[in-house]
Amino acid sequence: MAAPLLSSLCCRHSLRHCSPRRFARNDLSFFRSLSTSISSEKSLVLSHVNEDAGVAILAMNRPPANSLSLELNEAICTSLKEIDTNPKIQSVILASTNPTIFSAGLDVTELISPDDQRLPKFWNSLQQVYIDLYGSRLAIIAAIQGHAPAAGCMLAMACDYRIMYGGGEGSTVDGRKRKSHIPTIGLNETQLGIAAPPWMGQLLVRTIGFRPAERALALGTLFPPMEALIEGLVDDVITEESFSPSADTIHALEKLLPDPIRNQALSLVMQKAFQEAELYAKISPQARVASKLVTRSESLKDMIASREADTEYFCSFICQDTVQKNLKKYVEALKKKSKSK
Ligand SMILES: CC/C=C\C/C=C\CCC/C=C/CC(=O)SCCNC(=O)CCNC(=O)[C@H](O)C(C)(C)COP(=O)(O)OP(=O)(O)OC[C@H]1O[C@@H](n2cnc3c(N)ncnc32)[C@H](O)[C@@H]1OP(=O)(O)O
Repeated sequence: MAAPLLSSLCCRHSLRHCSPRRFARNDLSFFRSLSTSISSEKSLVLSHVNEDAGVAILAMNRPPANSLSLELNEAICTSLKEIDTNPKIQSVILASTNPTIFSAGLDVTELISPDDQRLPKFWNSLQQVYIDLYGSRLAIIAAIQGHAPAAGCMLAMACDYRIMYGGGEGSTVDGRKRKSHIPTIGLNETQLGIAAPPWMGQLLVRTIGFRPAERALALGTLFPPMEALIEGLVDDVITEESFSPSADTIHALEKLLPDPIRNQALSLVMQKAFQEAELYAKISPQARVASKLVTRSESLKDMIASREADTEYFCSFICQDTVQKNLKKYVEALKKKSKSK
């Protein structure tokens, strides 16, 4: 599994094919022409490519929270691989069909009283998601409309650029009022009574720097958007105060776009993500990928080298009685909170 990674950064995806395509800013026909659809594994992921634009979208679609199960992890990798083998595609927007949750991180139910055979497979699938995203030749833009705790934050950090919804009263993405929603992002594992795995913690260190990461890891800090921006955990924060699509636009898009991402084509976060995808796609792919290699190859090599040990450690760690106890309590609290809404 590990070998293709660095080769994917270096040569596997034949940079000779890479020809960045021009694409008009805000050209929502991008979404209309997403007809080349690669939906996999019972559509746990909705993936569409637009070869003319050189841009693809990969939207996680596992209600209620896009928590990362073995199957979702595999679906992300499968879709990314499909997109990756298309030489006309340079950028991918990683998004969620859920407007308030990007990804809730690991499916914690995978961790409770786990099956011996499934647990290592599950962990391997998460490692693979990280490797495939972080080591991709593609420029991956995270469109973070909603919460991104723990491994949800990892997904975002493994991308090339992160755009987060800034929250606010009465967002009207789909023309209807909705409750104020302020997403948060961070590695909150200590709040579950567990620690982030070393490669995930190191990813935070590389993203926001040593001291802020040390503190955030210890406290399990979940950052609201502006704080995440200040820390450098996200690159851009978008509010929708000035965003009010016309009824005509909404109508046109309703005709054009498949559920469940239709509304998201109108969101400013998605539009910004598209602009960023376009920006990356204009850079010489060889130069862009070479620069990615400079910053990412060493840590990827280290992670791959310690992959088996990481899996062994994870499995034995998760099976400890105290860890199981903490996790059970955590899930009970989560369910209770959800029921009390
Ligand atoms: C040195 C040590 C070395 C190594 C250690 C080794 C290994 C340890 C590694 C462990 C790594 C962990 C990484 C992780 O990702 S752990 C998962 C962390 N995730 C969370 O803590 C998020 C939990 N969820 C929430 O906080 C909220 O749900 C969220 C803010 C995302 C959204 O809130 P909202 O109010 O909008 O929704 P809810 O009503 O809370 O949830 C809706 C339903 O979704 C279910 N749900 C939510 N999160 C999860 C999840 N992570 N897994 C499974 N299910 C989840 C929730 O229960 C609700 O479902 P119902 O109860 O309505 O059916």
